[in-house]
Amino acid sequence: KEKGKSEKKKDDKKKDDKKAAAKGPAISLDPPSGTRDFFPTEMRFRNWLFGAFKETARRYGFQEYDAPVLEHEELYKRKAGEEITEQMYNFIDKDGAAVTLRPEMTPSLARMVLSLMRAETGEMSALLPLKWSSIPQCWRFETCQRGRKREHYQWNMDIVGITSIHAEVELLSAITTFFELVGITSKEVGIKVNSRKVLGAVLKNAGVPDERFTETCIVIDKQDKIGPEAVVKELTENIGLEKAVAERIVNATAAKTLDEFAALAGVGESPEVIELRQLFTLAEEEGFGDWLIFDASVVRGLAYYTGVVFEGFDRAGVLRAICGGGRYDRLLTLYGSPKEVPCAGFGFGDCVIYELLKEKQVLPELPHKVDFVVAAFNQDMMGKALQVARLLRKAGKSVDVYAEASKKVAKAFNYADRAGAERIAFVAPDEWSKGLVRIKDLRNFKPTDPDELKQKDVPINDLGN
Ligand SMILES: Nc1ccc(Br)nc1
Repeated sequence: KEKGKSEKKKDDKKKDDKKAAAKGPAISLDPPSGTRDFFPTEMRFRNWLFGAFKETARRYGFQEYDAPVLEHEELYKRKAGEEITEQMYNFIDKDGAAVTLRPEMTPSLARMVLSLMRAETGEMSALLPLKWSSIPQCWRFETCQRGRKREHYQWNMDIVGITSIHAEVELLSAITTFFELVGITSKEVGIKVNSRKVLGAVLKNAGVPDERFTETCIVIDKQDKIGPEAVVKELTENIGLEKAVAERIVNATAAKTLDEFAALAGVGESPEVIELRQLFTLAEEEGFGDWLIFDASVVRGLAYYTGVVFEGFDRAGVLRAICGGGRYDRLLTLYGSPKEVPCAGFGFGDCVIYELLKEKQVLPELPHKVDFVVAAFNQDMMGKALQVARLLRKAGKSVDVYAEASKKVAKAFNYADRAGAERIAFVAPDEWSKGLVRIKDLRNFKPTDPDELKQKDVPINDLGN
């Protein structure tokens, strides 16, 4: 009877386990909607990409900074109808504070710079110009239906305190240097450049009040998505522009050259046009003019841009904008700066660049690698094997210690292969008694090489050299 009961219990448990397995895991194994896990393979690509971002920033003399992913919502309250502020991942926290996961980094930079300025009692000439770089994770709350991602990493480069277009030229130059670092040329990618100031002159000429400027830009930025007719409709119905004015603006954005745009817009050789011409001339002289193209339709979708704007694009026209940026001279004033502080910067997301590298077949091969696998001949030798691993690690080598102590070297070789080891160090009693460790080279030899080329017995004290 007893036996029957315990057998029954075992059967019941087996059945429960089977049911549970059929039902699937108790918890979801996916990350929250719109977010990504970075398993080691993806993490190796991300580290490689961020490495190129950081190397570019280093070559241009930029300093790294960071800020909390969580910010006060007020930092982004610009009420200009931008998508970025309408999709904030915001909430009321347990203190009742209105906070948000940051949708972009520039406002945090502005806040930090202003805090430095306050600390410097309003003066910050000692700090300027400052050139700061960061790769923040930025967030948006997308409806699940659109199935778009809710987070991305966005390389930011900003220059604060330079009024001339020298800042924009350096930023554009840095973008081209990054692309060349990752194997992309100006044949595959271009950077569209325009100036909101030139557009501003058009609006002024057409009698559009200044306060309509920002929202007009936001509507024009949607032209690629909604088309010129819808832009005219929005400009007239939502912003109240004359139809003729709205059509002149939309026509002007179709201009193919700066001269044509200036003529269409009736702004001639205004300071804004001259400045834009200078930008192209400097780029040409530096040697990256072939990357740039004037495009009157580029205004970018951020309210705070006040001058030059630009965006990287793939010339094949397959992908959406790769990066984008511009001048924003009024943001610090908006946050309470007693005087205008000139700023320019760009953002460069981690997603489109992946698609571009894949499309152009220049994704890097990034296998997991270690310098050594260390294998013990038997359990008695495990302590010595760990001693060898420590010596190698002290010498800066990456070492993966094989946890099984087994005389079957094939198992150790198999492990070393999966670990991507360059060499394997066998710690065995005979060699050890002579103060030696047998090192076999796993990668840099031809199968036809004689054995002595593929392995050598190294004195323990020479390990790591
Ligand atoms: N601003 C923003 C944030 C997150 C993603 Br994904 N895209 C744009």
